[in-house]
Amino acid sequence: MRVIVDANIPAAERCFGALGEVVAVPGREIDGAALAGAEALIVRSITRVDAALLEAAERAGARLRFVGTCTIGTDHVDQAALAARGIEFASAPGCNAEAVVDYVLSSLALLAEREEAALDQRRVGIVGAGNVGERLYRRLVALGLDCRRCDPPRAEAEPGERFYDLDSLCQWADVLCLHTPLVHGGSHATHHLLDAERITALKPGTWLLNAGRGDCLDGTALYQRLVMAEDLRAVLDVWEGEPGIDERLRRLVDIATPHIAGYSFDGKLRGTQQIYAAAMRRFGLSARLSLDDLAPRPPLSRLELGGGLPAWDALRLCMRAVYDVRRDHDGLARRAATQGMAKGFDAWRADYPLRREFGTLEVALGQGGRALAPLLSAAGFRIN
Ligand SMILES: NC(=O)c1ccc[n+]([C@@H]2O[C@H](COP(=O)([O-])OP(=O)(O)OC[C@H]3O[C@@H](n4cnc5c(N)ncnc54)[C@H](O)[C@@H]3O)[C@@H](O)[C@H]2O)c1
Ligand SMILES: O=C(O)[C@H](O)[C@H](O)COP(=O)(O)O
Repeated sequence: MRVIVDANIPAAERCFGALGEVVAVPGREIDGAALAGAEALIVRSITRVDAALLEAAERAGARLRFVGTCTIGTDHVDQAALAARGIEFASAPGCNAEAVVDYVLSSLALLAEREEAALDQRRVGIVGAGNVGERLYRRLVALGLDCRRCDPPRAEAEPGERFYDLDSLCQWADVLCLHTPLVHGGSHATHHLLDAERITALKPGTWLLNAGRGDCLDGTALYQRLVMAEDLRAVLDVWEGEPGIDERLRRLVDIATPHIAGYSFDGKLRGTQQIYAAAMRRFGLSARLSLDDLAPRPPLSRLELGGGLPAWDALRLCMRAVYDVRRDHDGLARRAATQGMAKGFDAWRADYPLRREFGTLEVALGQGGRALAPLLSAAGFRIN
């Protein structure tokens, strides 16, 4: 069997080699011709799998029976077009959710440091409380922050849980984190969920973060607000028009990264493993490789802390030892300057440096350091 995989999928040969010949193709170059003779297609989010691609693939002689995306988001896949052709589809829910939460914590800690603000005094509104948003909510609450969630689909399905409507959340929050999928129609559409009116109405001093999908936020309206009055702090990982994003907006944003919030090696491997398991099931084979078989030992697995550091400084130190969002912000800025925006955006993602999750670090607390345990463990580190 011929299996076409996005070249940015780690451990693809090791996993999908069990099905047959694995051919790696850059995600933006997967077209009908690339799918000639293929029976399985494994993508990430940059390959649009729609009726046009499937028709071109059929003309080129593809006989697709399985399509998998090693990502959480599925807005790039026309699932109805797949179902109409009897092609099974699988995505990887939750695979990189921990990484996105690490990204958010790293970004908020950096803003707090730059603004000389106490992070635990800020009120956080989370829009979209799914795999990512709910994990973020739990970690922030455990860290002592006052948090509220907006998630109308969950509010309808879970009448016992407390959720807030978006407009009141926008007015209440000092920090607004967007973690919604891109949904175009229906009663809970998210395209431009943060539209010009809502962006204009944000309180001065609000920190706004989007790590959901770029189209959930009106980038032109954000640009206008930032140009008129630099009274918001903005963190954008996702953008309208990726990879050729608006350079003027990138320059105005405090932390600007190229859709890498979920790019921990652990998260990518989890995505690969989930789709490998689904593909093996589809073809009646048993999946022998677990995540433990695929994940290497992290380069930094243990850190020892004594006493003497204020708790939030100790936390920042541990976070930066594992992941520092400044590296991704600077990486995009440098590549955009030397290669142009679209190429630079993709270049940083394709050559992404190894990144592990907070949960891979064990922190040993020596004499005087024991008091740090609750905060560090709330942030996701393993405490010894
Ligand atoms: N930046 C990145 O690297 C990155 C990584 C992972 C996921 N994502 C994006 O983040 C999205 C969320 O990820 P997830 O794993 O939490 O997905 P999920 O499907 O587990 O959760 C999405 C949540 O959003 C809620 N929602 C839907 N419409 C809403 C609306 N109008 N207002 C408020 N909430 C709404 C849903 O009810 C659900 O609880 C993904 O769909 C993906 O597009 C981005
Ligand atoms: O939806 C997801 O899982 C994330 O957005 C994911 O990190 C996207 O990664 P990409 O497909 O861009 O490699």
